[in-house]
Amino acid sequence: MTFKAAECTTSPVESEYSGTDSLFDEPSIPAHPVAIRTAPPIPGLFILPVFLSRELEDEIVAQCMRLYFEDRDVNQIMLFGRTASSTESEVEDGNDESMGNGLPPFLISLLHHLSETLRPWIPDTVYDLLFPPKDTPPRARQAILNLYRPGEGITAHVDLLNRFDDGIIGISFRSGCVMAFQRLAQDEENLNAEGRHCDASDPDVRDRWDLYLPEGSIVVLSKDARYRWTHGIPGRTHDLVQGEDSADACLMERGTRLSITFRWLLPGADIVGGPDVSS
Ligand SMILES: O=C(O)CCC(=O)C(=O)O
Ligand SMILES: [Fe+2]
Repeated sequence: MTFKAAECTTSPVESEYSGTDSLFDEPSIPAHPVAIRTAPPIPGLFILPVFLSRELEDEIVAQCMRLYFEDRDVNQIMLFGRTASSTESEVEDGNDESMGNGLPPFLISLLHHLSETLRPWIPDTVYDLLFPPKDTPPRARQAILNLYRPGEGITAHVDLLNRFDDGIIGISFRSGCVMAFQRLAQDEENLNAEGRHCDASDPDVRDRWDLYLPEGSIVVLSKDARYRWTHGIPGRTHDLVQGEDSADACLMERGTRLSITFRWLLPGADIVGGPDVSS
Protein backbone atom coordinates (compact mmCIF):
# COMPACT_ATOMS: atom_id res chain seq x y z
CA MET A 1 0.00 0.00 0.00
CA THR A 2 1.34 3.43 -0.84
CA PHE A 3 0.18 6.73 0.57
CA LYS A 4 -0.42 9.80 -1.53
CA ALA A 5 0.12 13.32 -0.23
CA ALA A 6 -2.79 14.40 1.93
CA GLU A 7 -4.40 10.96 1.76
CA CYS A 8 -6.42 10.29 4.87
CA THR A 9 -6.57 7.09 6.80
CA THR A 10 -9.91 5.44 6.35
CA SER A 11 -10.24 4.58 10.00
CA PRO A 12 -10.21 7.14 12.74
CA VAL A 13 -7.11 7.11 14.90
CA GLU A 14 -8.45 6.93 18.36
CA SER A 15 -5.49 7.15 20.63
CA GLU A 16 -2.93 9.91 20.70
CA TYR A 17 -0.43 7.54 19.21
CA SER A 18 -0.74 5.59 16.01
CA GLY A 19 -0.62 1.85 16.28
CA THR A 20 2.27 0.06 14.65
CA ASP A 21 0.23 -2.76 13.23
CA SER A 22 -3.47 -2.01 13.17
CA LEU A 23 -4.04 0.69 10.58
CA PHE A 24 -1.45 0.16 7.93
CA ASP A 25 0.03 -2.96 6.43
CA GLU A 26 3.03 -1.42 4.70
CA PRO A 27 5.16 0.61 4.88
CA SER A 28 5.15 0.22 8.62
CA ILE A 29 4.58 3.58 10.25
CA PRO A 30 6.33 3.91 13.57
CA ALA A 31 4.21 5.14 16.46
CA HIS A 32 4.23 8.86 16.76
CA PRO A 33 1.87 11.51 18.10
CA VAL A 34 -0.93 12.96 16.03
CA ALA A 35 0.15 16.49 15.13
CA ILE A 36 -2.23 19.39 15.61
CA ARG A 37 -2.93 22.06 13.02
CA THR A 38 -3.36 25.12 15.20
CA ALA A 39 -0.79 26.71 17.47
CA PRO A 40 -0.44 24.96 20.82
CA PRO A 41 -0.52 27.10 23.97
CA ILE A 42 3.15 28.05 23.89
CA PRO A 43 3.51 31.80 24.43
CA GLY A 44 5.01 33.45 21.36
CA LEU A 45 4.21 30.65 18.91
CA PHE A 46 1.94 31.49 15.97
CA ILE A 47 0.93 29.64 12.84
CA LEU A 48 -1.03 31.75 10.43
CA PRO A 49 -4.38 30.65 9.04
CA VAL A 50 -3.31 32.10 5.67
CA PHE A 51 -0.88 30.63 3.18
CA LEU A 52 1.45 31.81 0.48
CA SER A 53 -0.18 31.77 -2.96
CA ARG A 54 0.85 28.97 -5.29
CA GLU A 55 2.37 31.52 -7.73
CA LEU A 56 4.52 33.12 -5.05
CA GLU A 57 5.59 29.74 -3.77
CA ASP A 58 6.54 28.59 -7.29
CA GLU A 59 8.49 31.77 -7.93
CA ILE A 60 10.49 31.55 -4.71
CA VAL A 61 11.22 27.84 -5.01
CA ALA A 62 12.37 28.35 -8.62
CA GLN A 63 14.76 31.14 -7.55
CA CYS A 64 16.14 29.14 -4.61
CA MET A 65 16.69 26.02 -6.68
CA ARG A 66 18.35 27.91 -9.54
CA LEU A 67 20.55 30.09 -7.37
CA TYR A 68 21.54 27.73 -4.58
CA PHE A 69 20.63 24.08 -4.87
CA GLU A 70 20.70 22.97 -8.50
CA ASP A 71 23.83 21.06 -9.44
CA ARG A 72 25.20 21.37 -5.92
CA ASP A 73 25.21 18.74 -3.27
CA VAL A 74 24.09 21.02 -0.45
CA ASN A 75 20.96 21.11 1.67
CA GLN A 76 21.51 24.33 3.59
CA ILE A 77 22.34 27.88 2.56
CA MET A 78 22.84 30.81 4.90
CA LEU A 79 22.46 34.32 3.58
CA PHE A 80 23.41 37.37 5.59
CA GLY A 81 21.95 40.80 5.21
CA ARG A 82 23.70 44.00 6.16
CA THR A 83 23.01 46.08 9.21
CA ALA A 84 20.63 48.83 8.24
CA SER A 85 18.15 51.20 9.73
CA SER A 86 15.52 53.15 7.90
CA THR A 87 13.96 56.54 8.17
CA GLU A 88 10.26 57.20 8.41
CA SER A 89 10.12 58.50 4.84
CA GLU A 90 11.85 55.36 3.53
CA VAL A 91 9.25 53.24 5.29
CA GLU A 92 6.46 55.35 3.81
CA ASP A 93 7.99 55.19 0.33
CA GLY A 94 8.19 51.43 0.55
CA ASN A 95 12.00 51.57 0.29
CA ASP A 96 12.44 50.32 3.80
CA GLU A 97 16.18 49.70 4.05
CA SER A 98 15.84 47.64 7.19
CA MET A 99 13.66 45.06 5.50
CA GLY A 100 16.43 42.87 4.21
CA ASN A 101 19.29 45.04 3.08
CA GLY A 102 21.92 42.87 1.41
CA LEU A 103 19.66 39.85 0.91
CA PRO A 104 18.68 38.86 -2.66
CA PRO A 105 15.78 40.91 -4.09
CA PHE A 106 13.34 37.99 -4.14
CA LEU A 107 13.82 37.53 -0.37
CA ILE A 108 13.36 41.24 0.23
CA SER A 109 10.08 41.02 -1.74
CA LEU A 110 9.09 38.03 0.35
CA LEU A 111 9.79 40.00 3.54
CA HIS A 112 7.61 42.85 2.29
CA HIS A 113 4.87 40.36 1.54
CA LEU A 114 5.22 38.82 5.02
CA SER A 115 5.12 42.22 6.67
CA GLU A 116 1.68 42.79 5.12
CA THR A 117 0.39 39.27 5.61
CA LEU A 118 1.41 38.86 9.24
CA ARG A 119 0.10 42.15 10.55
CA PRO A 120 -3.54 41.14 11.25
CA TRP A 121 -2.64 37.81 12.81
CA ILE A 122 -0.09 38.49 15.49
CA PRO A 123 0.01 40.88 18.44
CA ASP A 124 1.72 44.22 17.87
CA THR A 125 4.49 43.37 20.31
CA VAL A 126 5.44 40.31 18.27
CA TYR A 127 4.95 42.11 14.96
CA ASP A 128 7.37 44.79 16.13
CA LEU A 129 9.99 42.15 16.88
CA LEU A 130 9.76 40.93 13.30
CA PHE A 131 9.30 44.27 11.58
CA PRO A 132 10.66 46.85 13.99
CA PRO A 133 9.45 50.41 14.01
CA LYS A 134 11.77 53.12 12.81
CA ASP A 135 14.44 54.25 15.25
CA THR A 136 15.00 50.71 16.47
CA PRO A 137 18.76 50.10 16.66
CA PRO A 138 19.84 48.60 13.35
CA ARG A 139 20.50 44.88 12.99
CA ALA A 140 21.10 42.53 10.08
CA ARG A 141 18.82 39.72 9.03
CA GLN A 142 19.86 36.21 8.26
CA ALA A 143 17.92 33.96 5.91
CA ILE A 144 18.55 30.25 6.18
CA LEU A 145 17.35 27.96 3.41
CA ASN A 146 16.96 24.29 4.32
CA LEU A 147 16.12 21.54 1.86
CA TYR A 148 14.75 18.31 3.34
CA ARG A 149 14.20 15.16 1.35
CA PRO A 150 11.47 12.83 2.62
CA GLY A 151 12.73 11.12 5.78
CA GLU A 152 15.06 13.99 6.72
CA GLY A 153 14.59 16.33 9.66
CA ILE A 154 16.43 18.63 12.00
CA THR A 155 17.47 17.80 15.55
CA ALA A 156 15.59 19.51 18.36
CA HIS A 157 17.36 22.75 19.21
CA VAL A 158 17.02 26.31 20.41
CA ASP A 159 18.35 28.74 17.81
CA LEU A 160 21.74 29.97 19.01
CA LEU A 161 21.26 32.38 21.88
CA ASN A 162 24.47 34.28 21.31
CA ARG A 163 23.89 34.72 17.61
CA PHE A 164 20.20 35.36 17.02
CA ASP A 165 17.76 37.80 18.53
CA ASP A 166 14.08 37.23 19.28
CA GLY A 167 11.57 36.98 16.43
CA ILE A 168 11.87 34.18 13.90
CA ILE A 169 9.71 33.57 10.81
CA GLY A 170 9.64 30.18 9.07
CA ILE A 171 7.96 29.42 5.76
CA SER A 172 7.35 25.93 4.36
CA PHE A 173 7.49 25.33 0.62
CA ARG A 174 6.44 22.32 -1.44
CA SER A 175 5.71 19.98 1.47
CA GLY A 176 4.39 20.07 4.98
CA CYS A 177 6.06 18.46 7.97
CA VAL A 178 5.64 18.18 11.70
CA MET A 179 7.57 20.53 13.95
CA ALA A 180 7.92 19.14 17.47
CA PHE A 181 8.23 21.48 20.42
CA GLN A 182 9.72 20.24 23.68
CA ARG A 183 9.73 22.23 26.90
CA LEU A 184 13.24 22.85 28.22
CA ALA A 185 14.02 21.13 31.51
CA GLN A 186 14.58 24.46 33.24
CA ASP A 187 11.08 25.57 32.35
CA GLU A 188 9.72 22.31 33.69
CA GLU A 189 11.38 23.08 37.03
CA ASN A 190 9.63 26.45 37.09
CA LEU A 191 6.29 24.78 36.44
CA ASN A 192 6.91 22.29 39.22
CA ALA A 193 7.81 25.12 41.58
CA GLU A 194 4.50 26.80 40.72
CA GLY A 195 2.65 23.51 41.28
CA ARG A 196 1.24 23.68 37.76
CA HIS A 197 2.77 20.43 36.61
CA CYS A 198 0.68 18.53 39.15
CA ASP A 199 -2.52 19.88 37.66
CA ALA A 200 -3.39 16.95 35.40
CA SER A 201 -6.72 18.58 34.56
CA ASP A 202 -5.00 21.42 32.72
CA PRO A 203 -4.72 20.26 29.09
CA ASP A 204 -2.34 23.13 28.32
CA VAL A 205 0.35 21.87 30.66
CA ARG A 206 2.30 19.57 28.41
CA ASP A 207 5.98 19.21 27.74
CA ARG A 208 5.66 18.34 24.09
CA TRP A 209 3.50 19.52 21.24
CA ASP A 210 3.60 18.36 17.65
CA LEU A 211 2.47 21.03 15.21
CA TYR A 212 1.86 20.39 11.52
CA LEU A 213 3.32 23.03 9.21
CA PRO A 214 1.45 22.69 5.91
CA GLU A 215 2.95 23.62 2.54
CA GLY A 216 2.82 27.40 2.12
CA SER A 217 2.39 28.01 5.83
CA ILE A 218 4.05 30.69 7.92
CA VAL A 219 5.12 30.07 11.51
CA VAL A 220 6.45 32.62 14.00
CA LEU A 221 8.63 31.77 16.99
CA SER A 222 9.09 34.41 19.64
CA LYS A 223 9.36 34.72 23.42
CA ASP A 224 8.87 31.35 25.17
CA ALA A 225 8.57 29.48 21.87
CA ARG A 226 11.98 30.82 20.90
CA TYR A 227 13.75 30.64 24.29
CA ARG A 228 12.05 28.07 26.56
CA TRP A 229 11.14 25.32 24.13
CA THR A 230 13.21 23.41 21.62
CA HIS A 231 11.92 22.94 18.10
CA GLY A 232 12.86 20.18 15.70
CA ILE A 233 11.58 18.20 12.75
CA PRO A 234 11.47 14.44 13.24
CA GLY A 235 13.05 12.64 10.28
CA ARG A 236 10.12 10.70 8.77
CA THR A 237 8.53 9.96 5.44
CA HIS A 238 4.98 10.35 6.77
CA ASP A 239 3.29 12.45 9.40
CA LEU A 240 0.12 11.63 11.25
CA VAL A 241 -1.93 14.80 11.40
CA GLN A 242 -5.24 15.88 12.83
CA GLY A 243 -7.86 15.92 10.06
CA GLU A 244 -8.81 19.32 8.65
CA ASP A 245 -12.57 19.09 8.97
CA SER A 246 -13.12 16.04 11.10
CA ALA A 247 -11.52 14.49 14.13
CA ASP A 248 -10.00 11.71 12.03
CA ALA A 249 -6.26 11.75 11.67
CA CYS A 250 -4.69 11.88 8.21
CA LEU A 251 -1.48 10.28 7.12
CA MET A 252 0.45 12.86 5.13
CA GLU A 253 3.32 11.79 2.92
CA ARG A 254 6.26 14.17 2.96
CA GLY A 255 7.66 15.48 -0.29
CA THR A 256 10.91 17.40 -0.62
CA ARG A 257 10.46 20.45 1.57
CA LEU A 258 12.23 23.78 1.30
CA SER A 259 12.06 26.09 4.27
CA ILE A 260 13.16 29.68 4.56
CA THR A 261 13.79 31.00 8.05
CA PHE A 262 14.37 34.68 8.75
CA ARG A 263 16.13 35.69 11.96
CA TRP A 264 17.84 38.75 13.33
CA LEU A 265 21.56 38.62 13.97
CA LEU A 266 22.55 40.03 17.32
CA PRO A 267 24.90 43.02 17.17
CA GLY A 268 28.37 41.72 16.33
CA ALA A 269 27.06 38.31 15.27
CA ASP A 270 27.18 39.32 11.61
CA ILE A 271 30.95 38.95 11.87
CA VAL A 272 30.85 35.27 11.13
CA GLY A 273 33.61 33.22 12.68
CA GLY A 274 33.41 29.46 12.97
CA PRO A 275 30.68 27.26 11.61
CA ASP A 276 27.17 27.38 13.06
CA VAL A 277 27.10 24.18 15.04
CA SER A 278 23.51 24.02 16.07
CA SER A 279 21.44 26.19 13.79
O1 LIG B 1 13.09 23.91 8.45
C1 LIG B 1 12.52 24.52 9.34
O2 LIG B 1 11.36 24.91 9.23
C2 LIG B 1 13.25 24.79 10.64
C3 LIG B 1 14.66 25.21 10.48
C4 LIG B 1 15.29 25.58 11.78
O3 LIG B 1 14.76 25.40 12.84
C5 LIG B 1 16.62 26.20 11.79
O4 LIG B 1 17.27 26.27 10.74
O5 LIG B 1 17.06 26.63 12.87
FE1 LIG C 1 15.71 26.52 14.43
